[in-house]
Amino acid sequence: MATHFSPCSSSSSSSSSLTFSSEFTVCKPRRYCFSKWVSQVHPRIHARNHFRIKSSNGHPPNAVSMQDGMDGTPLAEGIKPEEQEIFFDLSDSEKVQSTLSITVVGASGDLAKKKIFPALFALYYEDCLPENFMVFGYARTKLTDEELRNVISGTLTCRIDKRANCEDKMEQFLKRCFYHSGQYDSEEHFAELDSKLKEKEAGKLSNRLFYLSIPPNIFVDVVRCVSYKASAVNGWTRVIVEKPFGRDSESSAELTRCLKQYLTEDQIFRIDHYLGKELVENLSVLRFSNLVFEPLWSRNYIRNVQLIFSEDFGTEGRGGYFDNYGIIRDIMQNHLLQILALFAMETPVSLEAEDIRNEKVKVLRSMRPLQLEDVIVGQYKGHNKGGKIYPGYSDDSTVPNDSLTPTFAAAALFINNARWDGVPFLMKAGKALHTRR
Ligand SMILES: NC(=O)C1=CN([C@@H]2O[C@H](COP(=O)(O)OP(=O)(O)OC[C@H]3O[C@@H](n4cnc5c(N)ncnc54)[C@H](OP(=O)(O)O)[C@@H]3O)[C@@H](O)[C@H]2O)C=CC1
Ligand SMILES: O=C1O[C@H](COP(=O)(O)O)[C@@H](O)[C@H](O)[C@H]1O
Repeated sequence: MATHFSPCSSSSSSSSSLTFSSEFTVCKPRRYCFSKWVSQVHPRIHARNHFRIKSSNGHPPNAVSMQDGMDGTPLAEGIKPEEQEIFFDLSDSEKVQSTLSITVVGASGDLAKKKIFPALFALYYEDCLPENFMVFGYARTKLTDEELRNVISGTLTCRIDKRANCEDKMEQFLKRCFYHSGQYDSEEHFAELDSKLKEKEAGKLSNRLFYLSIPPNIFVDVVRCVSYKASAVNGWTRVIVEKPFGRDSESSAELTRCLKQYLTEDQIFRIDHYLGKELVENLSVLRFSNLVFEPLWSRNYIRNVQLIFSEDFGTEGRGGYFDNYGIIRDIMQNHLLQILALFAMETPVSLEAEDIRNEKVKVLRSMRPLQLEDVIVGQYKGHNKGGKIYPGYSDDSTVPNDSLTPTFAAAALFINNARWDGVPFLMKAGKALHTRR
């Protein structure tokens, strides 16, 4: 059941020299748009000006460096803590002459289908992608370009509004989607991908983004292959990595160390898509912009806090990823812990990302180590309801029959500080439960 991170090789990178600029942006005509690309959220509550959330260190607010401040150390080398403008205007000629290729590694998987392709289409639909862009899917599953397009088209919706040209836009978007099948640790296969990318880039200035929609234990293999064989020659190369970032502190630090053999910190974007959800984005604003809440937000008035993640569907074919991690690493350690920290933190100096991060770190440091007797875990079983059969977790063909991986967990966490002393923070997360909320 254990997953091993592939040891990182110490051989020096043969990758081309890479150039970077600070350019993550919001959606505006003539600008690249990436800062909210996983969920295009627009907080309904507008904070007072000094409480506007901005990105520090050039990262979009919901794709942050997990290293920054988490262990109390300064930000990673080369990253300036002060706020940077995250807009990047392209001149007309750059816009036409440059290309952006987005390679979704793990394109056959759940995340790619449910979230990434639809999000990319939403960006395209809103004219937030550059004129010359293409999307490549990469995975071991053998697919043709046409088959990938069929998979993607099944996931696309015109959810922002029903503009008349939505169907046309979908068709145009799909024409820009291509597929290459390969192994995650094969430099040869990534070299083939590189040739395909080059052919489509047609000699233009090319920026390349690799979205790692795969289990974390193969991040390093992919990054090595990208770095040696598929990084941009004359533009930037960036990598987005998903949670969970390792299995524990040790493997997380090891993962960072290994990634840094091939990438600089500002090429790496760690994402937690829950931070881009409207409810979560609004939490701090709700709390700190309403005088009525702040005085009530403590042990004096709150008996307990419950953070509940409930899905009414199972893992369904995701055993390849999920079985090695389980619900605690999949949901609790990242999504719910981030929300807990946001909820419990002291008032930050401002709602700048850096100030919020500092306060969240203080909360995490004040937490009492979790006691085993304060946790329960479980795994869903199959059942029959109303004539319909609902398979159990281990009935899934991608899950080993004897798997003990938890699909449900509940825990009581405590924060040892003046505000929250004695208040249980009850965290619950489960798959294949009765409701989705
Ligand atoms: N699903 C979701 O809603 C979300 C997922 N994530 C994160 O995205 C990442 C991928 O998750 P998800 O897409 O759900 O998972 P999947 O199980 O669907 O895996 C994605 C792809 O990775 C490849 N893969 C799966 N298991 C292995 C393995 N053991 N070894 C090598 N390749 C494998 C498969 O492609 P092939 O066999 O074709 O190579 C698969 O299609 C995880 O880190 C997860 O935490 C984050 C947010 C939301
Ligand atoms: O990160 C993950 O999130 C999804 C749930 O995301 P949501 O935005 O649809 O609520 C979860 O299904 C998946 O297991 C996990 O990896």
